[in-house]
Amino acid sequence: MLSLVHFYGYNIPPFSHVNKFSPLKSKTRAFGIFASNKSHIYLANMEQERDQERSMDISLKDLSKQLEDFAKVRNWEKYHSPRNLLLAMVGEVGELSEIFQWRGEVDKGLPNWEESDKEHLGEELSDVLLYLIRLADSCGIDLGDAAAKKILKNSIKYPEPKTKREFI
Ligand SMILES: Nc1ccn([C@H]2C[C@H](O)[C@@H](COP(=O)(O)OP(=O)(O)OP(=O)(O)O)O2)c(=O)n1
Repeated sequence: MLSLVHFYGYNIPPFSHVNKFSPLKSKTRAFGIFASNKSHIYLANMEQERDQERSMDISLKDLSKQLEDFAKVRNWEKYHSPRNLLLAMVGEVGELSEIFQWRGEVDKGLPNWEESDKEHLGEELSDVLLYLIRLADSCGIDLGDAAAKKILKNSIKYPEPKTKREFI
C-alpha cells in the first residue's frame, strides 16, 4: 500500500494509515490504474474505497499499534507517561468542549453545522480517543476488554425494563 501511495505522491497524515488493506485488492486496483486512460477516475475510486475500509475495519488494537509506532519513531515514548497522557487527554476534552461552547442546545446529527466545523469536531473527538487509548496502554489496561466488561456490569446494575410502564 505504501508504495502505491508514495507513487502517487499522497501525503498521508500519521493517524490515517491503517493496516487493513488487502494486498489482493490493491493489486487489482493498481492494474486498473495502469490499464486505463481514465486513471484519475480509478484513483478517485481507490481513494473512496480506502476511506470506507478505514472507517469500517479499524479496531482499538489497530489504533493502539499505530499510536505505539507513531511515538516510537519520534522517540516520544519517554513523554508518554500515564500522567502526561491523562493531562494531554483532558486538554483535548477542553478543545472539544470549545466547539460546543456558546452554541446553545445542538440538534442530533448537527444538521445546521458547516462541514468544516464537523470536520474539526471529528478531529477533536479523535484526539481524545487516541490519547485515551494511549493512556490505557501505558497503564497496561486492555481498553476493549475493559469496556466490554463494563457494559456487562452496567446492564446488571441497570436491568432492562420488564413492562412498558417501566420503560418511561
Ligand atoms: N506528544 C504528543 C503530541 C501529539 N500527539 C498526537 C496525539 C493527538 O492526536 C495529537 C495532538 O496534537 P497537538 O498537541 O498538536 O493538538 P491538536 O492536534 O489539537 O492541535 P491544536 O492544539 O494546535 O489544535 O497528536 C501525541 O501522540 N503525542
